[in-house]
Amino acid sequence: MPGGNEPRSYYVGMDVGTGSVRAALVDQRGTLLAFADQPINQWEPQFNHHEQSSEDIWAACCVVSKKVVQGVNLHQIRGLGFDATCSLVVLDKQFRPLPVNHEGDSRRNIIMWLDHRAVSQVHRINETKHSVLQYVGGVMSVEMQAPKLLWLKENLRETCWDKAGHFFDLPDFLSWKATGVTARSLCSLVCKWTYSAEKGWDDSFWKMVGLEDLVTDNYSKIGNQVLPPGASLGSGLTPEAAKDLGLPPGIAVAASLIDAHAGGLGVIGADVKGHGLACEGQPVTSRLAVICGTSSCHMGISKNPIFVPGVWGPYFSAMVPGFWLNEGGQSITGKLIDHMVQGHAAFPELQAKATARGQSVYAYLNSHLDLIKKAQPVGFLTVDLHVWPDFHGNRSPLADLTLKGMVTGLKLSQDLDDLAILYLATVQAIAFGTRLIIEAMESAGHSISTLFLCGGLSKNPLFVQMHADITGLPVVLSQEVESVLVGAAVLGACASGDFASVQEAMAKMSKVGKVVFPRHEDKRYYDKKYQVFLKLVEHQKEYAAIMKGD
Ligand SMILES: Nc1ncnc2c1ncn2[C@@H]1O[C@H](COP(=O)(O)OP(=O)(O)O)[C@@H](O)[C@H]1O
Ligand SMILES: O=C(CO)[C@H](O)[C@H](O)COP(=O)(O)O
Repeated sequence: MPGGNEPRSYYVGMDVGTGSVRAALVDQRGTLLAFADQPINQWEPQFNHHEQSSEDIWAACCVVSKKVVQGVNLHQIRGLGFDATCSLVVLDKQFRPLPVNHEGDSRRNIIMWLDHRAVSQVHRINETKHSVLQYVGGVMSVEMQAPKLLWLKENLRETCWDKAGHFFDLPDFLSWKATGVTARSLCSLVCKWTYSAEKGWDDSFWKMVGLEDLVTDNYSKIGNQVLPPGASLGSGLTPEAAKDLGLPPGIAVAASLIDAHAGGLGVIGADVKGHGLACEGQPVTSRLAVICGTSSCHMGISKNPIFVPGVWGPYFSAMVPGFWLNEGGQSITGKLIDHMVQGHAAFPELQAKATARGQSVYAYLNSHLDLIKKAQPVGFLTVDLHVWPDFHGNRSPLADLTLKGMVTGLKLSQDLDDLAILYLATVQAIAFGTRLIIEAMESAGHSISTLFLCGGLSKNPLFVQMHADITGLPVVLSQEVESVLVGAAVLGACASGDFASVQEAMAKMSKVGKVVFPRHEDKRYYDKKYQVFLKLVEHQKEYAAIMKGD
């Protein structure tokens, strides 16, 4: 609960991640005064189908919102901002949930961002070579909305497609639910729906891919009113939503952001003076925000559009107004680490030992690695164990959803040492993936000197140090660990009118906490491991070609 005598303005930030909903009460300096989280349901009815429920997510938003404002003078709450994963929410003409599954379960009305059911649809979309594809790195991802819409039309015509009245990106669903305003955020439409900030919708694209029905009703189902993130929506929070969320009716509600973009706003504008960072004397375009949760997203901005093959964008004003955004990404990172650790034979032993020590399994593994490394740097434990991390395809920069994971260097052991080293090799592989994305961005014209990390994985010191060592760049961590929520609160603060612009709010509300520098003495070792890393994918492609041949 806030204290002190100074009158303060508060904003509520709400972050809907893949695994949970988080809320925070944040003041105008970006300080978090209260935090709450609540897990959300996910269904995987078949391989590569991932679904959620918009009612379940809204209910979780209500729980966390009520928690963070407990005991607070509600008159001091001035704005509310949402961010969420870019999942597809489907509602009928009366705004009721529609099933996105063959079972007809209308509770499950969200196709999640990581759902890969629309493989055939995205192939056909990419075969059109339509000019909008230039603005998604040259290749549309199966994780974007157009292939998912086409899948619904081709597979659930009667139960879903013909009845649908509204297709929302999850961040826009939440702002609609709070205000009754169906306007979409420029962020979601530009990044996931092929909308152009300058030219609007391109009718020829939708007609060419077989979704002409969306054009004929003037795009009302997917959005024909578009607002910049942070703009105030309608008359603010409706009385009904205010009751649900435990917030005052009428407070400003902002046009929202995708979660990675909120993380970007929460970290990228911080004042870095006095930390010995190269980016202190450089423009903000030298900073790369890396938001690491279930997936990792690499957000780089530029004054002019930069076309990076295999990296999404360039998107104008989709994150920081007036700047172009390129978004590199790894579809699974936190989820991959969890998968490798939880699937290992020694996981029950790890869990028991971590619980006995009152630690998370990751804190336990990190200290176990410190024990077994002896005199050498911890990263050197993987000299003969290498991982290629694309267990769910490659989002960037290879943009190849057929790629699979690889591990080389396995032994006939399944003990805790073995698990810890496999975990380390997985963390390193994710950092090598980031290095590959940065190299692609730099060869296209970006110049990046500093990483700003946030998201759940940034709480893992090993993950952070490996990103510094393997990219050779310093990593800035924010003062507030929950920086994505600071980004959501920046939106609420802008909508309230307390700040004149997103830039002003993010500069005042994001703050540097800690800087982790790379261990340059280990560079030669990581350069060699990177060479092996690149060989892994080359070999994987060779194997595929051999198996395809006669
Ligand atoms: N304290 C921690 N130490 C290590 N890993 C963590 C910690 N907290 C969260 N994680 C990892 O971060 C990932 C989830 O991050 P989060 O930002 O909550 O995801 P999302 O936004 O996708 O729901 C998980 O894979 C989890 O294992
Ligand atoms: O595509 C994305 C952003 O454009 C994200 O990967 C997606 O929204 C999921 O985020 P998270 O890993 O934080 O749950």
